[in-house]
Amino acid sequence: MGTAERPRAADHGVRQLSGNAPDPSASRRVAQAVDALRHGWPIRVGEAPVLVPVETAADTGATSTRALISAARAATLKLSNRAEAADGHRPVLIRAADPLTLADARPIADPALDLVHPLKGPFAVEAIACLPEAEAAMELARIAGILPAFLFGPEGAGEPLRLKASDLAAWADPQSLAIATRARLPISCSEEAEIIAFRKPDDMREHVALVIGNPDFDRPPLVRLHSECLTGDIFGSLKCDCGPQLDGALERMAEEARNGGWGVLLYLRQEGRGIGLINKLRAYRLQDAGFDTVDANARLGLPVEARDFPTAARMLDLLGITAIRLLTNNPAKVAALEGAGVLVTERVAHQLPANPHNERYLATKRDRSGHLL
Ligand SMILES: Nc1nc2c(ncn2[C@@H]2O[C@H](COP(=O)(O)OP(=O)(O)OP(=O)(O)O)[C@@H](O)[C@H]2O)c(=O)[nH]1
Ligand SMILES: [Zn+2]
Repeated sequence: MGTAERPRAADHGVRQLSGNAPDPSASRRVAQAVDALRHGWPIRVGEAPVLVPVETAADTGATSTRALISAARAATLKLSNRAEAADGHRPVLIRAADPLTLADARPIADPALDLVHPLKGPFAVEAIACLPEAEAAMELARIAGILPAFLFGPEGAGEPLRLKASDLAAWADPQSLAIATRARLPISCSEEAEIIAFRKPDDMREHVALVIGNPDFDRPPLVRLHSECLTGDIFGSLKCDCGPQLDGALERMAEEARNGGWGVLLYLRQEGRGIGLINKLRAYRLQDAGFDTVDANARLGLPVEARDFPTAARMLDLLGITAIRLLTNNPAKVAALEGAGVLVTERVAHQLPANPHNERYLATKRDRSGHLL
């Protein structure tokens, strides 16, 4: 089979990370900050006070009367009204009467502990003097896959990892994504398949593309953007439609290949629509308590949709693909790809039968997330 790329230099599309990459030191600071948050280490964004991540920090005695939490958590704690919390991921600074330890702050951060733990109130809401820095901290928590909550300017926090709010743009820039390697990968639905792996220097997530059939660059391939869903893709979870959609997409691409066409599956490592596995499972717990998929994310103080479609557009570009037929029910995916310069010549519906466990999930996608189901 051919290689899934227009003819290029002798590097076979395996490109070195160089060229017009965004500011590497800014991007590296974000990677280090994400790593720090996963370890529970303090960070300092710009000149704002030091922040200690409530979920992951070891309780070494740091205390503060102030905590940075999400608007959604503030609303749940009756600290700001619901209308204000329309963007639940927005940062809110709260002040307690007495210093909070990490143990005091955990029930403030985690909706799973609502009703279980008494809160150490009363709290008041304070204006945030460093809003871009506070917003960057909330985004860093999402990227790190932790609860978006910090002790604010605590005593005894230790040396923080420093970065700037503007560093996030360099980290997110898809231009630094490159093909790392590629190999033939016969799969059960098609022996004519190739896997191509992509990497960014400051992001541990390794995205992959599967090219099925013989690339014909004069013919737009059938493309599926699939965001990682460990529970659905691997364990056959019935709570969503990801597993059957993945299998169905590969079958349809194999069918295309049998008819002289080709298909490309982009497997994007953005679990839980970009909130990460652990936060998705927290959302599942909230769903068991009656919240739908949209409200469960919001109640965690996380965006309902945090996927990065420009990265998918960059992957297509690296594969030499400019026009596609997109397998999706989600018009936002079409718009996002077109916004990133990909020509979507056709949207191909990708609806699979519901089961009793995902009926509500699919209805919510239709009624609240604009899916054409
Ligand atoms: N946060 C959250 N993520 C979920 C939930 N259920 C599934 N997901 C994630 O949703 C993503 C799957 O979305 P896709 O199937 O790629 O896309 P879509 O927006 O549904 O659009 P289609 O292309 O029509 O399927 C995966 O990252 C899943 O992990 C949930 O209840 N909460
Ligand atoms: Zn899923």
